[in-house]
Amino acid sequence: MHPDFWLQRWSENRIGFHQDAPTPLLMEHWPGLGLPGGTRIFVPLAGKSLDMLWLAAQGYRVLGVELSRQAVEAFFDEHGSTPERRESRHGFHYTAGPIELIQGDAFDLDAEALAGCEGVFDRAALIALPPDLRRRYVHELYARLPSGCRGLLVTLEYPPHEKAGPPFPVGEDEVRDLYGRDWTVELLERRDILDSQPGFVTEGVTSLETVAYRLQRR
Ligand SMILES: C[S@@+](CC[C@H](N)C(=O)[O-])C[C@H]1O[C@@H](n2cnc3c(N)ncnc32)[C@H](O)[C@@H]1O
Repeated sequence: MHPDFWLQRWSENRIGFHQDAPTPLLMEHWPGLGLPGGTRIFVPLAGKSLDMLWLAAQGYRVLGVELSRQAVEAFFDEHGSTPERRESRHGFHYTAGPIELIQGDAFDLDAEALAGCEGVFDRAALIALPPDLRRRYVHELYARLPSGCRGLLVTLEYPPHEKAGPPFPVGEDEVRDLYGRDWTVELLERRDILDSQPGFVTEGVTSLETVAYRLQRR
């Protein structure tokens, strides 16, 4: 999937994936991970997600990565903070308080960039990618997170023939296949959300579930 696809979505404000509140499964299951305050949490394909603000409010440091400059600048503008900006080989780093957002390609982040991330939160990131990129994403990007890293992965499941992605449906078998080599995977909760997603219903989707997994790097 070409970066222009996402940059165009942002420039046309076609960001139906953006939520105006933190992800309910994050608020419910994050405390169970037992990660101490101050831990650095990696948020891949971050958009301008309020999940980053929620994590910061719980006392964590956040490292997000996002392709779109528009998304990154909107995140800080909309929350009244003025970030410092610097450039590195990974992209442009915007930092305000405990939140650092790198405007750049997630696949360009190396192990050094992610070394301090003992936590990871993935919502609408894995499932934003088509199958071949999902494999690269887990086997290259997640592979750069340190041993012991813990996190939450939130996926969607719907009958694949009923709608074209993104978001793509990613079932439990695929999650276990992608992560099982390097991560322990525990399904925490499966929730029916069709009634709260009229856009999916309009597109002809007849069943829609969101699933939360606990991940821990071996
Ligand atoms: C479906 S959105 C989800 C955003 C966010 N996680 C949320 O929950 O609102 C996927 C985001 O990933 C960004 N993106 C896609 N490919 C990327 C890449 N290779 N590196 C960094 N960001 C990327 C897109 O610009 C888009 O904002």
